[in-house]
Amino acid sequence: MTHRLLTPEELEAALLAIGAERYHNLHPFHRALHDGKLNKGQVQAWALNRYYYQASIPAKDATLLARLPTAELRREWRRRLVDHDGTEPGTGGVARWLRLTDGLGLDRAYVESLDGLLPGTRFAVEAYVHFVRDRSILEAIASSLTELFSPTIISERVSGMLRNYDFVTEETLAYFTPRLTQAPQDSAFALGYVKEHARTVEQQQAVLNALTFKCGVLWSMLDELDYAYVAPGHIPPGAFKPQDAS
Ligand SMILES: O=C(O)c1cc(C(=O)O)c2c(n1)C(=O)C(=O)c1cc(C(=O)O)[nH]c1-2
Repeated sequence: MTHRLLTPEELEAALLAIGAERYHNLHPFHRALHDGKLNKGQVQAWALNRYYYQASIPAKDATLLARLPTAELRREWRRRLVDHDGTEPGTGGVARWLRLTDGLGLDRAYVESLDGLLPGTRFAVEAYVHFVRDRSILEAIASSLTELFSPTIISERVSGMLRNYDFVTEETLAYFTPRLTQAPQDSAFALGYVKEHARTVEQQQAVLNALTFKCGVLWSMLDELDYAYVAPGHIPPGAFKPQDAS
């Protein structure tokens, strides 16, 4: 690969091109989820596995927060912790995700126990947490940039699932409403940060690689769900076994 130094605008365009090619809105499992092609048990499997991603996001943000060098950066990043963990019990994104799993008829203690998780979900989520813990601050911030693309998929998901599943209500999907304003705020900051701080060819390549890596995390979580719950349908021993194929 030969690389030259990109302008900040070219770097942004290269990041957007990665999302256009690799973001998980393109995965067949998401298309099936949004188009109403899954049964209730398969939707439950998605929500149960995705719970681990949601629950791990504040832990990954906390590892980064601890390394940020200025109050200004920490103030910005700690908003994410508040968004996910809330300010008191029952508030914040993780609690709202549990309302989604409740609404789908899953037992809360079972979801929180992680007993039914696919092994591949665990590996993918942990790879993300470890990436943010171990890589440079620049790479860690860049790896959050999939959120540039999440408002589009969230809008598609909410309208598609409400239209296509009688077991899904607006209340069940309430998790997603605040994300439509939180994600653009978060990703605008992260994008501005990487455009300003990726000043060498190596740093720019590291930023692009971090986003590619993160797209792979999200993609592989859906590969695991597809393999276990759609086709060929080999559910790993001990993982969640849907009872409801309606
Ligand atoms: O619904 C989605 O497809 C989706 C995608 C992503 C993402 O692109 O990483 C996030 C979220 N949702 C989300 O709800 C969320 O809180 C979140 C945090 C992060 C992150 O990397 O820090 N990504 C995402």
